[in-house]
Amino acid sequence: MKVIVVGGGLVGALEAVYMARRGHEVHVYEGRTDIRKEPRYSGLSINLALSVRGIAALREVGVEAEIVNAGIPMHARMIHSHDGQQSSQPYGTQGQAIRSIDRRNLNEHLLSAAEGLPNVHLHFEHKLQRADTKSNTLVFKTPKGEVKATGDLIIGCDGAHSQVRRGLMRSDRVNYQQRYIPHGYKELTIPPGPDGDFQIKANFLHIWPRSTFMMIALPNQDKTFTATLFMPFDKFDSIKTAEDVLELFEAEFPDSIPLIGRERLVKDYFENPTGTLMTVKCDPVGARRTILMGDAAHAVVPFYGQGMNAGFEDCLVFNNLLEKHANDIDAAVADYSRSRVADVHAIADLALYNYVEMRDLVNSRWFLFRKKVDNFLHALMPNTFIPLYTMVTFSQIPYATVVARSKQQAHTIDTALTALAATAVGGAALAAWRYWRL
Ligand SMILES: Cc1cc2nc3c(=O)[nH]c(=O)nc-3n(C[C@H](O)[C@H](O)[C@H](O)COP(=O)(O)OP(=O)(O)OC[C@H]3O[C@@H](n4cnc5c(N)ncnc54)[C@H](O)[C@@H]3O)c2cc1C
Ligand SMILES: NC(=O)C1=CN([C@@H]2O[C@H](COP(=O)(O)OP(=O)(O)OC[C@H]3O[C@@H](n4cnc5c(N)ncnc54)[C@H](OP(=O)(O)O)[C@@H]3O)[C@@H](O)[C@H]2O)C=CC1
Ligand SMILES: Nc1ccccc1C(=O)C[C@H](N)C(=O)O
Repeated sequence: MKVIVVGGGLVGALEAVYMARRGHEVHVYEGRTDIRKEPRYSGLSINLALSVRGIAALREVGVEAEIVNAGIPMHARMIHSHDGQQSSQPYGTQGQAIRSIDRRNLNEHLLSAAEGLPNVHLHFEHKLQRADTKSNTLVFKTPKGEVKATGDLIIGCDGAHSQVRRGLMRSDRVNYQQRYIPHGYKELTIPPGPDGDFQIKANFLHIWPRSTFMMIALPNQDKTFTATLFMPFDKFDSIKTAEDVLELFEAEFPDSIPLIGRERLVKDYFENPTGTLMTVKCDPVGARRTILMGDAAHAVVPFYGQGMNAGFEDCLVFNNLLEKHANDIDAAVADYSRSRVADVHAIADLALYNYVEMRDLVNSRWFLFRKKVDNFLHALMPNTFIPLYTMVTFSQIPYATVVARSKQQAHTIDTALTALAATAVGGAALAAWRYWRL
């Protein structure tokens, strides 16, 4: 069977490996040039948090070891308060960590893994213009003019602005929703210190939570940190001069100024673009002989660190469905197109929630108390009670099940805590009444 993968980003390159290992002839069409030959690559973010779902999908096709080993484990959030105090909040139990991975290395590694298979053909500078999902015909723009291609199965891995998805929407009644959030992001760099080492602790995801906005920083192999400032566009728009930048940082992130350096901060702030953030939902995520994977199927805001992980999981899920349906492509496509929807919609909503948790709730005493209760119950009943963050990040429980289970758990705890509080108040009232009667 001839499989066409549109997009040679993270998910497209991995999916090419999956389909080639099943013995198919795979053609990957990527709009950009081969990043392995480029001195610089302007991508979405410099590093990414890889966790259990992504690792499981990489492991299934034997490419995880090198990638995971190159990642820097982050065991906990490190919260930076206004006065420069730092306090850590672990992600899970001992030994559980998310990993900071270099996006470019990861993409290069996956492209090389795909290219290393004899039945994979990579076509760079082939930008999809139109997809006819009725006839499985694709038209690409290349430096040498238009090129047509047809395949038995088309897999759209062409990112948040997918053209394959556009074709599906036109011909196959695919529902589609795109929603920008009013916040954008800007990447900045914390260089290594004079001793060549990290300036802040490496094995943490650093967060400067400021209620309505935040800055985070993830470590890189070269001892730098990539800091990302997430803020409402109104606030970005109000910053026009070097003085405005420094004023913002002095007021909100004073401890980061000596880390980044005043000059570098102003330069990076004005040179680096302000990225947009959005959620894309579609239903179904495929039809006939075309499916969507990764951001093409479900662009999610980055706050749970799950976009790529969910995209890698798509590859694993489709592979399992091909097994389940004994390589019956039509049955696997139909099953994937319907059954994947609830899970990817669930992670899209969880990702929006996690922005509020990261920028605001991490400062709340009640939230920290509830985390302690969750962790206590998890230690007591590891299989029955699993905290939301653990289910999302350190398990492969389907995302929609995670949401349902978490709601049920929260309800049980809230009821128990309310009963406990009522008993305590009642007990105190009774004691007071007895005391005054004597
Ligand atoms: C700031 C930020 C931080 C993030 N952090 C994390 C994180 O920590 N962890 C995590 O799991 N996820 C994270 N994500 C999400 C992650 O970046 C995406 O989910 C992931 O890149 C999706 O991979 P993809 O291959 O589906 O799409 P992309 O990476 O966008 O790749 C799509 C590819 O298709 C190509 N393409 C596009 N259009 C065409 C066309 N018409 N013809 C041919 N080729 C085309 C593009 O050139 C590109 O190579 C983050 C996202 C952002 C914005
Ligand atoms: N979940 C999220 O919030 C995501 C956010 N983004 C944001 O997108 C930006 C960069 O993304 P990236 O994909 O690397 O790079 P590009 O912006 O270069 O886009 C890649 C492809 O999408 C096309 N494209 C871009 N914008 C639009 C649009 N509005 N409508 C239709 N097609 C479009 C481009 O076409 P052409 O070259 O012709 O312009 C190109 O083919 C960043 O701001 C990033 O934050 C991206 C993915 C997910
Ligand atoms: N990779 C990211 C990129 C942008 C914003 C957040 C993340 C996270 O990974 C957050 C982490 N999961 C957390 O909950 O602390």
